[in-house]
Amino acid sequence: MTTDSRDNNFIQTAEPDYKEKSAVEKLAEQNNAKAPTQRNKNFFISLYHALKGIFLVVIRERNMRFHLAFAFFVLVIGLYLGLNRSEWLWVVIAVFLAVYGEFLNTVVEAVVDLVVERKYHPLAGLVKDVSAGMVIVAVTAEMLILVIIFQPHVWHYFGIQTDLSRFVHRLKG
Ligand SMILES: Nc1ncnc2c1ncn2[C@@H]1O[C@H](COP(=O)(O)OP(=O)(O)OP(=O)(O)O)[C@@H](O)[C@H]1O
Repeated sequence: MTTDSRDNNFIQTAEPDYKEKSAVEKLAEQNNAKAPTQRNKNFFISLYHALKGIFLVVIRERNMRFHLAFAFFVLVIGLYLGLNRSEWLWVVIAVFLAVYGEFLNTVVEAVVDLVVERKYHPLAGLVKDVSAGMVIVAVTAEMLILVIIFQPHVWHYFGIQTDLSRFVHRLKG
């Protein structure tokens, strides 16, 4: 049986006798760390890594600490003004929207840095800018929701009646 030499070439290219290192392995090597080569063995190890992820974002990202401080402030004011159940629901959605946006932004920044290895690339800049824009959109939505929810309470607290507060009360039915 004759063998086509092109087939042999193809086989050699398709099955190289060395294994290319993944980006994670290269980074681990640079940092003298152990690369994760296995999946999490059970639910509690997965949970541990997920909680570590939350902890790292809070430690690394100043903006995340700002979001959390703001969320605490909103919680205190909400308790003081006595929001009702459905108002709390909106507040929770609003606050988590911004926090979630910051998580995504952190992931995008880390992945971009990993891919370009912190070198300049116009696309890296574009991706980071768009990602930062996403956080601004999320924070804008948070602010709009909070203003709509808190405005009548704050106005009532200061004894102010405006068209806007009547309009919001009408919206609430
Ligand atoms: N590798 C890169 N190539 C080109 N431009 C970059 C690169 N990395 C960052 N930039 C530019 O610098 C800006 C700041 O990037 P950086 O990674 O410092 O984000 P950051 O200041 O931590 O953002 P944030 O405040 O949202 O956490 C980006 O929005 C982008 O315009």
